[in-house]
Amino acid sequence: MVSIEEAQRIILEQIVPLEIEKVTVFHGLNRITPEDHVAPWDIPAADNSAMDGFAFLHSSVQDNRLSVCGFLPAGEVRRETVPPGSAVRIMTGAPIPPGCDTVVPIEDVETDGDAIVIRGKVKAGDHVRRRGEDISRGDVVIPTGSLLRPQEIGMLSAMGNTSLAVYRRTRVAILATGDELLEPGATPEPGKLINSNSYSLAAQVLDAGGDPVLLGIATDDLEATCEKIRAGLNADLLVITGGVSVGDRDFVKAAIEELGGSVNFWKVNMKPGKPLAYATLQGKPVFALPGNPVAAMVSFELFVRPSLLKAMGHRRVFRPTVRAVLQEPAVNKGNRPHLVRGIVSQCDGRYLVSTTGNQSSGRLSSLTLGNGLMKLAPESRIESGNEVEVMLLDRNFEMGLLQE
Ligand SMILES: Nc1nc2c(c(=O)[nH]1)N[C@H]1C(S)=C(S)[C@@H](COP(=O)(O)OP(=O)(O)OC[C@H]3O[C@@H](n4cnc5c(N)ncnc54)[C@H](O)[C@@H]3O)O[C@H]1N2
Ligand code: MOO
Repeated sequence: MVSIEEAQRIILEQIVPLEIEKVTVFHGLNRITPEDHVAPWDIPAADNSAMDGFAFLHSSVQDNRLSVCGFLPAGEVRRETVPPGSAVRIMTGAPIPPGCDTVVPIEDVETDGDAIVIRGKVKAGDHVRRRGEDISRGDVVIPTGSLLRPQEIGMLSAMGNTSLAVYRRTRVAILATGDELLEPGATPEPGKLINSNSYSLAAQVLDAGGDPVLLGIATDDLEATCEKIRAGLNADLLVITGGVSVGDRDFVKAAIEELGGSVNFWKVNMKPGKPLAYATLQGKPVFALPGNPVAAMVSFELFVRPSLLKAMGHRRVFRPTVRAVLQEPAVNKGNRPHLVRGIVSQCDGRYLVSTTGNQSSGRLSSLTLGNGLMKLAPESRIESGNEVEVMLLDRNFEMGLLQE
C-alpha cells in the first residue's frame, strides 16, 4: 500500500504535457501558453491624453490663461505644432499634439470667450499617458507557462493576436462498472441504483478544463469490461469506477491486464479511496477508482485532477490549503489517514471548519454539504478550537453575498 504522497509522485512523474493546438484568442481562457508572447509594438503607441480636457505646453502658460486653437478627438492625429500660450481641446485617448506636454481636465478650467483659465495647480506632464507605459515593444509580456485569464486574453488581443497556441484539453474517458447500475432517468428497482459517478467525475473533468468522454456502464464481466476499456483508449487518460476491490465480481484490474496493461500500484493508504489502482495501458494512464461515490470523487481530487492539469501544461496543480479552527472535536479511530469532509467558513479573518457529519464513503451528501477536506492522521483526535489544515475544494464561500 502506498501513501497519498507516494501515489501522487508516481503518477505525476509519468504525466507529460499534451500537444499544442491553435484556438481563437478568447478560447484560450484558463489554458496555458506554451510560448512567450513578446510585445510587437508599444502600447500606448504614442503619448496621449488621459482626460477629456486641454493640451498645452506647461512652460508657456501665463496668468493661467490659454487661447484655444483647435479640437482633437480620439482617433485623429494633429501634426501642426500648437503655438506657445495656446491649447487644443483634446479628448481621452487622442495623441498629444506637437508643442504640448500637459493636459488639464475640462472640469478644472473656466471658459472665457476663445480662451480658458486654469483653476488650481497643474504640474508639467499631468494627465499624459506615455508611449509604451503599458508595454514596450520587445517586452516578454506573457511568459511561457502563464495561465491565460481574461486580462491576458485582452492583452494578447491588444498585441494583435486573433489566434494563439495553448496546450490541448485532456480527453478523459469515464467508465462506470457494476450490474447494479442504471443510468439517470430510470427509477431504481430493488438492488439497483443510479450511476452518479460518471457524472460527478465528468463534472470534475470539466471543472479542471478537461474534455470528458462518457463510455457508459460495463457489466460485471471480464469481456464486457475489456470491451468498454478498449473503447476509451483513444482518450488521453481513462478513469474507471467500481470493481476494483476484492469482491468476486471486481474485474477492473484483470481487464486492464488482459488488455496488456500493467498495474503500477493498487491500494493507497487513505480513507476513503483505499482500493484505487493506477495502471498504464498502451502508454495511457488508467485510474481505477473505487466505486463508492465519495471515494471516487475524493480520489479524483487527489490524483486525477493534478494529472489533468499537468497534462494541460499547468504547474499549479494542487488545490489551495488553509489552516482552519475546528468547531468540534475530530476523531480518526482508524489506521488510515482520513480525509474528512468539512464545511469551511470565514469569520473575523479566520477560517473555521466543522465536519459534514456521517463520513460514510457511500454518502455523497458528505461532499454536497461541504467544501473542504481535512486530513486526520491515523488514531488521532483533535480538540475543538485547534487548527487543522483543510484543502479547499472550492472558494465559493469566500464570494461576497448579495444583500437581500
Ligand atoms: N472485503 C472487502 N470489501 C471491501 C473493501 C475491502 O478492503 N475488503 N474495500 C471497501 C472499500 S474501502 C471500497 S471504497 C469499496 C470499493 O469497491 P469497488 O471499487 O469494487 O466498488 P464497487 O464494489 O463496485 O462499488 C462500491 C459501492 O459504490 C457503488 N457504486 C459503484 N459504482 C457506482 C456509480 N457509478 N455510481 C454510484 N454508485 C456506485 C456500488 O453500488 C457500491 O455500493 O469496496 C469496499 N469493500
Ligand atoms: O476507502 Mo473506501 O474508499 O472507504 O469507501
